Amino acid sequence: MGFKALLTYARPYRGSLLLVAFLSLACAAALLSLPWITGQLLGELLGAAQAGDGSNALSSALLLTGGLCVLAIMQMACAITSAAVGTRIEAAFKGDIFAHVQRLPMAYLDRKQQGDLLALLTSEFSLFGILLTRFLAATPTALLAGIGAAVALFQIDQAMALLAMVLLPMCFMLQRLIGRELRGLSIKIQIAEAEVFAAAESNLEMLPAAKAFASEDSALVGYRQVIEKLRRLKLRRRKVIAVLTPAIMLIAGLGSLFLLLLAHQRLGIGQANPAAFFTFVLYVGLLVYAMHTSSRFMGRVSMARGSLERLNHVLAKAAEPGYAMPLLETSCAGWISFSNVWFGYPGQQEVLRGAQFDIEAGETVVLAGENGAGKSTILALLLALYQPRNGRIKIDGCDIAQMNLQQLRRQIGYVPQHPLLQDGTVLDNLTMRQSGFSQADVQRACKLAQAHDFIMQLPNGYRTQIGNRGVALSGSQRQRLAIARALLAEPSILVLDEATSHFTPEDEAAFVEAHRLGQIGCTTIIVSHRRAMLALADRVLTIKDGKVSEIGRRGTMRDPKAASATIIIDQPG
Ligand SMILES: Nc1ncnc2c1ncn2[C@@H]1O[C@H](COP(=O)(O)OP(=O)(O)OP(=O)(O)O)[C@@H](O)[C@H]1O
Repeated sequence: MGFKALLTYARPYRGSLLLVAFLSLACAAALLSLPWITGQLLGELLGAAQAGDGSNALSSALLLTGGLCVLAIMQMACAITSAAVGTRIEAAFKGDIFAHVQRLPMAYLDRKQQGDLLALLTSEFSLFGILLTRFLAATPTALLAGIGAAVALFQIDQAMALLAMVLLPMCFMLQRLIGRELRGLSIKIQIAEAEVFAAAESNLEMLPAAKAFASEDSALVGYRQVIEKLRRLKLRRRKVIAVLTPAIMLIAGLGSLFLLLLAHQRLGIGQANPAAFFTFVLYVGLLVYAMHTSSRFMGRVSMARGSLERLNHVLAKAAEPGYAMPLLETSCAGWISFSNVWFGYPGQQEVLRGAQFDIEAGETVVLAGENGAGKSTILALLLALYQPRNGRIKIDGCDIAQMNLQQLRRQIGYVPQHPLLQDGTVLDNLTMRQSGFSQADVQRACKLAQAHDFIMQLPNGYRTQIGNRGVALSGSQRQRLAIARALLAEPSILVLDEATSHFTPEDEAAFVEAHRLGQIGCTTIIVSHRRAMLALADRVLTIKDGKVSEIGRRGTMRDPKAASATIIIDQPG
């Protein structure tokens, strides 16, 4: 994707862009007329001083005043219109990039530093913003005015115009050489800023742990290192600017003085048409302005190109193909089958080596196994967060690789080991800010998850703010909220990954009872080491050496962690 692709975002705003183009043209015409009118005015003032008649000068002065007013109004209109278009394009582009990031495979996101992505989506993006809003209006006007000024200069005095056209670009070429050096530095600065962003984000996230382990100082050392790197780069850029800018100004100043003296000699006040001298000088000024604006624009473009390259890197990564799969019109019963599934995380050995099992619709199965055996991995594969290297995973006989990802995931109520909650109210977290849930639905799900009572005790009940990532809640409250959220969506498959580890025995017993009575009537996969949860199982599957085997059925199961075949499950009731 390049700048051309950005143009596709401009398409819906063709009308406004045409207006910007028209206003730019009009501004350029007004800008071009001003040196001519001013030159005439100065020439007439000079003539009037000699002849004692100022009537011509008065009309030129009025014309100049009118021209300045018209130019100011058109510049305002042009800047506001282009800013309105630019900010919209920027917002649409930003939104689309975030949408793309959301759809990237977990295998890619796992390896990508979050801070990098954040910096790319925020601070680096501001470069595009500046390009689109500030330069969208100014550059075409300056370019058109510059071309017009060059033509006007040639009409006044060809030899002088030729000299100006040689001298001025030389100054700007010098500026561009420096610009190249500065751009290299600017790109390094952007990368360093992204590192500072990433370090700040990670340190803030780890702050509670850093406090608990009294390791704030070592976190600070790491942070200071990245800001020191950024400081040095910024200082280098300042030094380049500090030394070279005055040098260029000196060269440009001397060149302009030479041009001015020469112009004065050929077109100056003592000559037949003194207005030509003033007009010439003012058109040179306009040309300098046009070159300056265009070269700043080019500088911005090449800086933005650096960000675009990094953006391209992210955009080039293909989204999970399942998002584009068609929606199926069947309802899901919840029969799950893994056949000969092989899987390993990128760059790692296989966790699953030919895993094979079936879970019937409506069945409750506990997944057991040593730590790191691959229990959570099986759940992640079922949610299609990762793709198996080999084998098939089917739901109701349909390969999940062929299913629409969002449709698939909506069928599954997933409660992870560490529930993710967002800053907002209890209700926001239950509904994930989606509409269509009645109060009765919400309360029923919360009652099943043993969450309703504690929610009602919160200061504002379901409208209580729970803070960043649910900091205002206890571990068990967060888990209960996460289970309620999963149940509210009425999934066909409920996946509980150590989801009740913080529950009190009473709450867990109440949850188990609700499940046992069939109030939670869906296929359920439970990863848990807790006996109460084991009591729910119709079957226990265990994972060992990447393979899955059944170790017991209801009433005849043994403790999956124990070597002996002790029967531990006495079915209540
Ligand atoms: N995102 C990941 N990237 C790389 N490796 C991973 C990732 N997630 C898990 N692993 C590795 O895969 C293996 C299986 O992990 P998994 O979390 O599935 O085990 P588990 O049986 O759920 O363990 P536990 O009982 O400790 O929760 C482990 O060796 C783990 O280190």
